[in-house]
Amino acid sequence: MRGNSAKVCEAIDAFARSHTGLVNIGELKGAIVTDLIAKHKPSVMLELGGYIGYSAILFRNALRQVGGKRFLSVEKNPLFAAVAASLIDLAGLRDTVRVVVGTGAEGIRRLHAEGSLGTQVDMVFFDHHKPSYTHDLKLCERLGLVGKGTVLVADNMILPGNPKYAAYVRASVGEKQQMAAGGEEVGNPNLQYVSRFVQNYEPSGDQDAVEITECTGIAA
Ligand SMILES: C[S@@+](CC[C@H](N)C(=O)[O-])C[C@H]1O[C@@H](n2cnc3c(N)ncnc32)[C@H](O)[C@@H]1O
Repeated sequence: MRGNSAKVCEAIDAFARSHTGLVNIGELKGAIVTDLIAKHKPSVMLELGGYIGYSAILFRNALRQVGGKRFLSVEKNPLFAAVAASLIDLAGLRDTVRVVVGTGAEGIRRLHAEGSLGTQVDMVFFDHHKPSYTHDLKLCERLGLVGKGTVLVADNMILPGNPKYAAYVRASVGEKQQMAAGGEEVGNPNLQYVSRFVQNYEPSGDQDAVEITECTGIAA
């Protein structure tokens, strides 16, 4: 298994089938994201909510196949982050996957300040504290990290669901300007998004969905 990321993911999938309690994205929803990586060929990908490293290993492997450079995973819980780092090492991906311990917002600020995200982030995977998705997206927007071509992927849009995030990424520029004028936290309302809801299943067999949002431009 050492050095073989596919085998590490298979072992986690097998464990998830026979035990309850694991909250990794799993094979079916994971394939939606690896297909997106194959299509968009991101160079740098940011993940918020690393857990034990399953998605980092799966997505970094897909990223490597399209010539991507770096995978950055932010995880709040230091124990999960340590397990992730150890499984990432087992998968042979230690050199190109970085696990950052902290909240999504802390990780974004730290990685941005040191230049690790570049001028614009290619793909962001939201899979952490559900109420923080919108706040952390707006933080990325304010820092200028979201631009034309950025792809946002948000997990758990049914289980448990995230109406606030869905409303924000599906809103028009005019609607977002109104939200901002109404006192909501402001990101960059001028970013134009095209968003779709894609359903599949959790490792438990329960139906869930991801929201895939592409930034198609910035309104003048
Ligand atoms: C659903 S799990 C992530 C699963 C992982 N992406 C996978 O598919 O293998 C959610 C993770 O987010 C972490 N988390 C919760 N709140 C967070 C926050 N505010 N910032 C960063 N991580 C957070 C949790 O500790 C947990 O490990």
